[in-house]
Amino acid sequence: MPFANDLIDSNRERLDEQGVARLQSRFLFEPAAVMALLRSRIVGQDAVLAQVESMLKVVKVDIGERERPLAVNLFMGPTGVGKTEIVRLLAQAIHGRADAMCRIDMHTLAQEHYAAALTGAPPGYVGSKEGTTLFDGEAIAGSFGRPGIVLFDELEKASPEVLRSLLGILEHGRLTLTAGSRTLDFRNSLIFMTSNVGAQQAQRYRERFSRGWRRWLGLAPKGEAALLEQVLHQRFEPEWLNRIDRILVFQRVDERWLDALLEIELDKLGQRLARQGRSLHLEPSARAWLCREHDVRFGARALARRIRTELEPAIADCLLAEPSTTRLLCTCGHDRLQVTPHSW
Ligand SMILES: Nc1ncnc2c1ncn2[C@@H]1O[C@H](COP(=O)(O)OP(=O)(O)OP(=O)(O)O)[C@@H](O)[C@H]1O
Repeated sequence: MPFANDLIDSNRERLDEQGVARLQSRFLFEPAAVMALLRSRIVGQDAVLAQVESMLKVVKVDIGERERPLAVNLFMGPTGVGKTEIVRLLAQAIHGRADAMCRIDMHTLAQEHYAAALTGAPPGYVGSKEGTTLFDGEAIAGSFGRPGIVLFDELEKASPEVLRSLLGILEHGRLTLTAGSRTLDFRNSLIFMTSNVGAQQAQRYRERFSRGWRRWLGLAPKGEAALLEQVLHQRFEPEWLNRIDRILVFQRVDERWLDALLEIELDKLGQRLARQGRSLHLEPSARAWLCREHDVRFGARALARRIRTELEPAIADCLLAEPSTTRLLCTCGHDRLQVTPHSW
């Protein structure tokens, strides 16, 4: 699989070759090219990706309201299902760097007085003159041709006062720091928030439906959306929820997606090895071993962790013993992975 930027360029070129007319827009990104990258790297979240695609199309045609952010999205779902990864991939596709965003970890803002970390210290307090804030003005503003990207991670961990201090951003696309010294402009930003609220309740609810007579009768868990909505309203104030354009619910990454997930994770490792002029081949037994006993509670992280803690050390053993190896073969024997030089 090519590197992300190559993939975006080649998708753009393909659209040109096919004579697909390109809309003249101030935004340089092509929604189709961005989505091709996302779809090649994210599994099991088709409904979410379809919503992200509509968002990108609306931004590209540039018909949204001028006095608010370009889009405000809340990503909901359990751990390790791709909420943050989608935002990183968007940053990669739009700015060429996965970390080209302003990311605020809301769990660091759990107490009400922490609002000052975002809005700046009030007049007379230390730091008020400098307009110090956790926000990264440049990443928020983006540029004329590229939207800025803002990520509020683990939204539910922030205190209600902190959330209230941010309402102006969602409403008018601006935040004036408390001392009045600076105004941050979010009108060219794509805003994403992630939250785990309701994930456990939704999972318990789904499990009840996957057992016994409900399953045999083929009854779908129709009440799940209502359940999530209820949990959301318990946790967040209506003023906050009302200003969100899209609330997107992520699915668990279960066994059905393991093969595709393994391909993606191995591809990332393969690219790191390729930078050293090396390649890796895995026998089916090694693949099966990496995917065994997948723990759905940890989402895709469980597989990535197993590659880090089991496969990478086996590769390291091989390379330390035989540094000139360029082709590596991974097999499985005696319930462990073994990597040896490959002689094909
Ligand atoms: N749906 C997915 N498809 C492909 N890879 C995924 C998917 N979900 C997660 N991953 C992989 O797992 C890693 C962790 O995922 P991510 O950071 O998106 O978790 P998250 O949903 O934001 O959960 P958390 O709330 O724990 O941060 C990613 O870096 C990515 O490699």
